[in-house]
Amino acid sequence: MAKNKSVLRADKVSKQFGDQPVLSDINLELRAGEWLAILGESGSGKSTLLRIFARFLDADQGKIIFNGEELKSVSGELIPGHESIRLIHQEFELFPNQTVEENISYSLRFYDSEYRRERVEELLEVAGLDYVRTHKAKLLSGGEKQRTAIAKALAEQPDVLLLDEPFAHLDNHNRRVLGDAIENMQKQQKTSCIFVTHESSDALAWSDRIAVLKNGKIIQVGTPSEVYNQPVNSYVAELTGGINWLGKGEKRHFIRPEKVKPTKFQEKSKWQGKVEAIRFKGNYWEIRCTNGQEQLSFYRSKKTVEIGDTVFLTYAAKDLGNI
Ligand SMILES: Nc1ncnc2c1ncn2[C@@H]1O[C@H](COP(=O)(O)OP(=O)(O)OP(=O)(O)O)[C@@H](O)[C@H]1O
Repeated sequence: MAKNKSVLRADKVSKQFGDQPVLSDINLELRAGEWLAILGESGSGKSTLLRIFARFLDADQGKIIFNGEELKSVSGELIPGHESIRLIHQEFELFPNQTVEENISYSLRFYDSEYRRERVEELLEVAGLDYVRTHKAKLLSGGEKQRTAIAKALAEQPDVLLLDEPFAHLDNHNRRVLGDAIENMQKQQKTSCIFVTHESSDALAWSDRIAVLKNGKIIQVGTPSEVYNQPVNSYVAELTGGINWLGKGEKRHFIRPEKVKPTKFQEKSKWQGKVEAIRFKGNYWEIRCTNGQEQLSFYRSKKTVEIGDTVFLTYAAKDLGNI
């Protein structure tokens, strides 16, 4: 499959429910083999867009193009959905009384038994499910259910996998296990994947590109580093991480806290203020300072200041962002 080839594309897609516009003029493409995150707050229209891509819902306007061909309307179909596009909802759709193995194997029921056995073994391995292979689906943890549902969907070798909030309700350890498992499965099978999330850390960590959705409009599409380092507006800047604002009006800039450094020397500093809050974040400390007009936060691996201390801060001009 040629890289950068468009597999699935929304072309000027709009949708409203009653008189509420939910998606407006969406242009977005999923490229071959890529992992695309749709990042947005609750109610921004993420699941609606995913359901339109999955052919469970028709757009009011616009087209969905799959491998170069416009897909037909869903309304005439007896069974909604598309055979090459698999959507995994937040409710997983597993057979609760069947084991993990049986759930995955079910997707391969039309293949001969040897291929089926080999493929189930392969998927159990890459999804990190071997240790629960004989457990009934209803007894699995959220993360295990999510991985089983993805392995089951990938057994069918869809061209496109659509995941609705795959990381929701998972603790940090299980997020990592799931992320690694999807990455393994995706590499092995070269499936193209869209996942929706409201957590910027998941979008930044696990995607090749991020599309930011706000009030039904795509406001930025780019690699995680483009979206994080060159956000198009203050909404994207604040959605994707810690942010400091400096200056006013035309001279207003932003800088990420990790780009701000303390210095011992006042003459080398660009900003001076007092520490007003110190927060322990596990692997670093967040120190927030104020000079009466502005606040500036920075991160340190050790706690070297106390509340009320005067600090001299500096940063490189190249790290200042303009919006
Ligand atoms: N079938 C429907 N009928 C009427 N309104 C709907 C329907 N489905 C979604 N909506 C509305 O459309 C808007 C967008 O919903 P959607 O589920 O796409 O958002 P979302 O970004 O996925 O949110 P969340 O992260 O909370 O799941 C919401 O205001 C929702 O109430």
